[in-house]
This record gives sequence, structure tokens and C-alpha cells, in this order.
Amino acid sequence: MHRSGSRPQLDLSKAAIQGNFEVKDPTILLPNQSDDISHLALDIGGSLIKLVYFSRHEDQSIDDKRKKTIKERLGISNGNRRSYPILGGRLHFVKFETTKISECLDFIHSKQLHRGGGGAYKFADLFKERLGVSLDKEDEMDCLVAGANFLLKAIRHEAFTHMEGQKEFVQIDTNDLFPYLLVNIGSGVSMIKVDGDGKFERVSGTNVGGGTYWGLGRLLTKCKSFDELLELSQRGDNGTIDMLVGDIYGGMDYSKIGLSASTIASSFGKTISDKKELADYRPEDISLSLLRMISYNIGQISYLNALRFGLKRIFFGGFFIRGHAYTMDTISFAVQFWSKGEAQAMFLRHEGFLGALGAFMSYEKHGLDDLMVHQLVERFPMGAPYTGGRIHGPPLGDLNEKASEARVCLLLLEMPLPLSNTVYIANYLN
Ligand SMILES: Nc1ncnc2c1ncn2[C@@H]1O[C@H](COP(=O)(O)OP(=O)(O)OP(=O)(O)O)[C@@H](O)[C@H]1O
Ligand SMILES: CC(C)(CO)[C@@H](O)C(=O)NCCC(=O)O
Repeated sequence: MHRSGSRPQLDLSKAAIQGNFEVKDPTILLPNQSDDISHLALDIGGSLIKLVYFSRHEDQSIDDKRKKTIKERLGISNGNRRSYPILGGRLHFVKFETTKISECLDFIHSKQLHRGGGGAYKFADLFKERLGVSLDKEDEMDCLVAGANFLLKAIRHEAFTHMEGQKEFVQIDTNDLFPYLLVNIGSGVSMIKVDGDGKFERVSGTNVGGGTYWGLGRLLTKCKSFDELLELSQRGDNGTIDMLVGDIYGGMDYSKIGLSASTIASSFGKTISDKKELADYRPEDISLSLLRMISYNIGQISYLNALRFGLKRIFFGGFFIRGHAYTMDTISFAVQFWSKGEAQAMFLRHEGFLGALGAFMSYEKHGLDDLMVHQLVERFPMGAPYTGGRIHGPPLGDLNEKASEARVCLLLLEMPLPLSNTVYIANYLN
């Protein structure tokens, strides 16, 4: 696994979100076409800024032994052909809180990621002033779909299910990928029916999303960071907040309509009957009830939309998920329960980077691409062995990872010549 000295050491964990930028569309920065520049794409969301950049020069340091190892692991044989050069480089994935755009700009500046370009954008002045670059705007939905399609086709262990604490990676048949429902849970939620590359329709959405959990949770618990709120939920008991079927039916199931006594009849419903104030409730319980309410609701609405269009597979992305087991289990449960096991919820390892990755890929569209894929042949599992499932892969981000630490994923890019296949290899730096 490659280590990078570029891992940012910004401490964002101490920063509470205090405002909201209105600009949400992914953008790309157009580079000069000199050799050693890093391509950079940004997705400036309501809560988080996602950044994907390519550093080519680092890969040129790959030594022959490593090249050989990569090829062996990928099963690439040179046969009679000459060894092809590895043009390669790395794709880096980093995120910042949107309210901390200044730190993001510092980061871009410190890495010298900024280069010239054209276009206009709402953050244009800030970028122009601080970095001397112009931004080109890309459509957010286009980018989300391009990012998701790319990941699902290119990264073998990108998608996984999560049910009752069990993670299982899903092998995607790239010839049988479409149609599917993409549910991106950011600040708000977009539901997109994807029929192919660039073929999609945003069929629904809900304003009850990640921003709702983080915003309401912050007000109700005084938590200072999203991860702190999520961590609290792990020690919560939602039974003190939620009204259960058993609370209404004298401790009994309502079996005639298939509801057990422990089913939540009304999220937060118990707080109306008590003569209690907010301070009388445990923040842990509030956080869990809120998380469950929002996750379940999104799972249910997603399934109803999948049902509308006869879709069996639903992929969930967006940073609300945060690789958090309870969130994924709740979404999966809702999908399974309402579909009677017919539909399946799947999650993506690069959950929150779809838009930024899609924006990055639009370099191809702008004719600036010399990196992009023509055909993907093989990938091997990312990073360190993941021990909790049947298929090995890297650990997903967990709560031990500080909110402050930008999550960095490296993706090595190998470009065999002449016109042949392009290979992506990804590594997490956890
Ligand atoms: N460190 C964090 N700080 C703030 N929110 C976080 C953090 N980690 C995860 N989240 C969750 O992720 C959500 C944002 O997800 P994401 O970055 O995918 O969307 P966005 O692009 O900001 O939103 P939108 O697309 O709706 O504009 C937040 O609303 C919150 O629920
Ligand atoms: C407005 C966007 C697309 C911005 O990312 C997102 O926050 C969202 O899908 N919100 C939900 C809006 C709705 O459909 O009700």
C-alpha cells in the first residue's frame, strides 16, 4: 500500500457548522495542459466540499518491481509485447466542511492544485481572489450518475450490502448494471433512475436528509460535530423517545396488520405525552431516534420509487451514510420490509465522492483527458484486508476516523500503450 505525505492534518473536528453556502453544484477546474499538473474537481455541497485530484508525477516514481507486482496481481501478461509504460498517477479523495472553505482553499493552494481555466461560478470570486483560477460548472446530477457508473464498473468491491451488522460485497455484472435507482443522501436527498451512461432521470427527492439529521441533532443535543452526534447514537435507546406499537397496544403486537410491539408507531411520539423538557432526555436517545427516523424514511421513500419503476437494485451514496452500520442497517431494513425482500439496498464505498468524481471525469468531455478509461479490465481489492466479510477489501471509514481528518483514497492509474486497456487500482490510506 502506498503512503502519501499529502494526507491533510486539518483539525475540522472542533468546528461546528455555523452557516450554509448556497452553491451546491460540482465544478471542475480546467488545468493547463502541462505534464506535471494535477487535475482537480470539486463538489461544493450544502454540508461538505468534496475534492478529487490527480497527481501524475507521484506515480512516475513507481519502481519496476512494483510495476511487475501490479501486473502480476492484475493478471496482465506482456506476452511478446514490450512492457508498456505506466503513465499512471493517483486519484486523491479529500473532504472539508463547506463552512471551512477557507481551509479547502489553503489545501488547494498548498498542494498547488490550482491552474488556469475558464468559466463562471458562484464561488468564482473567492477562487479567483485566493487562487487565481476560474471554475467551470458541471451539472450536479450528471456528475453523480457519472461518478456512480464509473465506480460500479471500475471498482470491483465498490458496492456492498449491510444487513443486521453484516457487510457483504456485491459482484456487479457490468453488462447487467442498468437500470438501478441511485439515492444520494447529502444534505438533501436525490433519487435518480439510472438507465445507462448519461441516461437518467431524477425521479424524486426529499428534503429530509443528512442536513436534517445533523441540523436538528445539533440543536437538540448541542453536539459540536457530525461524528460526535453519530457516536452518541451508538449509546442511545430510542424506546424513551419513540412511541412503539406496544405503547399503544398495551404491550401487545398488532399482529393482524403485521406490526410487532417493538415496531416504532411514531418517531419522537413519546415526547408528547411526557411532561418532560428537552433537558430531561438523554442526547444519546435523541440522536438515535433521529438517525433511525431519517434513515428509515429515506429507505422507505427509496423503495416506493424503485417500485414505481420496477427497479430491484437501489444504490445509496452521500456522506450522510458515513459507513455507519446502524444507518445502513436501518435503510436496508426499510427496503427489505416494504419490498418483502424483493428489492435490495446497496451501499458504495466512495459514498460521498460521486459528484466530485463525476466532475473529475468531465475532463474527458472537455477534451482535456489523457487519463480516462476506454475499457477497464481488472482491479484488485482495495487496501488493507477487511476481516468482517467474505470478500476482502479495505476497512470502510468508521467512527475512529476523526471527522477532522480528510478521508483520503488513492487510486493508481495505469495506462498501457498502445491503445489497450486502462487499469485502476485503489488504495485507502487508513
Ligand atoms: N464531517 C461532517 N460534517 C458535516 N456533515 C457530515 C460530516 N460527515 C458526514 N456528514 C453528513 O453528510 C451530509 C452531507 O453529505 P454530502 O457531502 O454527500 O452532501 P452535500 O453535497 O453536502 O449536500 P447536497 O448534495 O444536498 O448539497 C451532512 O448533511 C451530514 O449528514
Ligand atoms: C438540492 C440538492 C439537489 C442539492 O444537492 C439536494 O440537496 C436535494 O436533492 N434535496 C432534496 C430536494 C427535494 O427534492 O425535495
